[in-house]
Amino acid sequence: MEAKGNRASEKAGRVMDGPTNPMVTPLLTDLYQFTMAYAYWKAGKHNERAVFDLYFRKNPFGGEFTVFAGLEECIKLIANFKLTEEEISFICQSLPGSCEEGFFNYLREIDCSDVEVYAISEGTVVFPKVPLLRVEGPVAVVQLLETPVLNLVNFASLVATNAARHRLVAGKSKMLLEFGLRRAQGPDGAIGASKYCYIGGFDATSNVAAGRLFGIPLRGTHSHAFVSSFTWSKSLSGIFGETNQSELAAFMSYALAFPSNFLALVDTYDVMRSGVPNFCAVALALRDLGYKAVGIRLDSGDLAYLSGEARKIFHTIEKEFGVPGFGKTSITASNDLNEETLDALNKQGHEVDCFGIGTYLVTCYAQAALGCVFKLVEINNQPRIKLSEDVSKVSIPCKKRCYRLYGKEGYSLVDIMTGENEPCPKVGERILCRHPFSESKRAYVVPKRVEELLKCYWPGKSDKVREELPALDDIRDHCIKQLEQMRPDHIRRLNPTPYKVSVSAKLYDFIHFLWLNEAPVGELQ
Ligand SMILES: Nc1ncnc2c1ncn2[C@@H]1O[C@H](COP(=O)(O)OP(=O)(O)OP(=O)(O)O)[C@@H](O)[C@H]1O
Ligand SMILES: O=P(O)(O)OC[C@H]1O[C@H](OP(=O)(O)OP(=O)(O)O)[C@H](O)[C@@H]1O
Ligand SMILES: O=C(O)c1cccnc1
Ligand SMILES: [Mg+2]
Repeated sequence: MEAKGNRASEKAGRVMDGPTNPMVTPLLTDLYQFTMAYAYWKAGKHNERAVFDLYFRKNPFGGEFTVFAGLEECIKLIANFKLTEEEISFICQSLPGSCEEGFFNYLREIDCSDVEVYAISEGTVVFPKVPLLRVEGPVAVVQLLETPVLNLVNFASLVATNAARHRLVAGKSKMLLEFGLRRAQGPDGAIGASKYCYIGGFDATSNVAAGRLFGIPLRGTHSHAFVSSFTWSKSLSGIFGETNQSELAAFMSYALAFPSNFLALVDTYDVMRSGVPNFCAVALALRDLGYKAVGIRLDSGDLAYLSGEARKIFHTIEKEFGVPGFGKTSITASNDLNEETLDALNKQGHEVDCFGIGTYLVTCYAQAALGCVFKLVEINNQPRIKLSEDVSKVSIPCKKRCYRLYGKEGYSLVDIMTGENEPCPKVGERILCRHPFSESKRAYVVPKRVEELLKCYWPGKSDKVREELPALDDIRDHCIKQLEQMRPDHIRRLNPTPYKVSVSAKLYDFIHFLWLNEAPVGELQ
């Protein structure tokens, strides 16, 4: 059992719940983090002050934007980061027998009370190279955090971005339901997908556990099994024409169970010859009893065509039976939907009001991982750089500040990183923004608004005020607003314009000075 008052959050006089998934513990890390921690300790380096940046190098899904998500879970991990005796004894068994006992005593003491975390607010639209998190603290402790924070940010941001992309194609007016639980990558993949698709702009989930954990609105219809479980032997043909009588019995039963929420899955037998007429019959009967049917769900076939045909019938009924509003009966569509099919449906024209999306959304079928990395940028106040043959993989050294500069149209123009002690960009003052690696790419900007991106979410021992973790709905609203404020060409699907990410002139010069300093000069033979 963990002793009371042990966690960094309690020491700091505030208790914060742990991560949603109890599997997220200090052991949810790669073995090499512990072996490095041992080697830092053995070298007497473990308390050296290190600064790491967490960032990604390329936007996912062929796009030019990413939605940052996963911060709340990172802070909950950090607030509760404390190894138990059982965990320490497991590490002891897992490391070579030559490891000294003193290290395990050290592990007993560590927590994140001396770690500082600066981060971009969850739900913000973010771009390559800009740190999403800057984690500063004793090098051995921060090293142990690398893998779990990457794990918590990578999928969260990927799936939130995927959801945001689906929202952008579907348009604001459509209802988007996340139906992915059965196809997601295990329980954590499913719960994470439900949470982060909501942040990315989905309206609701079918995942009951996610509804309970996060308060996400729950929605659902019914399945084919419910319809095909009814077997009705009596023939009503003549009254109901060719419709399937078992389906009619199923619809009637569902309507009796949920008279105010009657929504029927109409494609079990034949959408136009059976499902839609059966739905209309039950909906009209409900109306006579004073209830309004909600609508239908289509789960196969040509969703553009079938939604259009169903809408025509609803309009005809509105007119011919004098049922005001029946033409607006809701049409939900599902079945292997993704960005492409939504786009195709838009181009063809359709009458769908609500999309239920599962597999492609929650598994991030179009791109398996985001690829965030966690790189050392400073140790003991000395800037560090990681070089690579591939320029896109060269890290940007120094403890940095990051700003978003807005232009006169209200859109953001550029993100700029500066050294920590440089003056911050000022509204109305011209500043040179340089591409970090391409000498000729540079631009002057006179910002109309300047927003500092990295905020203090975990102050450690500093006297900085800690940003409160916002409620899920506030993160979602923030994300939706952010996307509305993006220049449209950055977020369009086809050939989007890359957003500019830059460094100050001073930081540019320093990066290239350090690069030359660290790169050995070759000798040609
Ligand atoms: N109008 C449309 N334009 C483009 N794609 C569509 C359109 N209507 C449906 N789709 C997509 O076409 C695919 C149809 O898949 P598939 O042929 O496996 O299903 P189906 O035969 O309609 O249904 P099932 O096999 O479940 O009875 C789905 O991915 C669906 O989202
Ligand atoms: O297609 P997705 O985007 O993953 O959305 C969820 C799917 O799950 C349900 O049925 P299921 O796939 O279990 O059976 P079905 O394919 O036979 O309808 C639902 O009817 C959707 O088709
Ligand atoms: O409620 C639904 O219609 C639903 C839920 C999960 C998966 N497919 C459909
Ligand atoms: Mg299916």
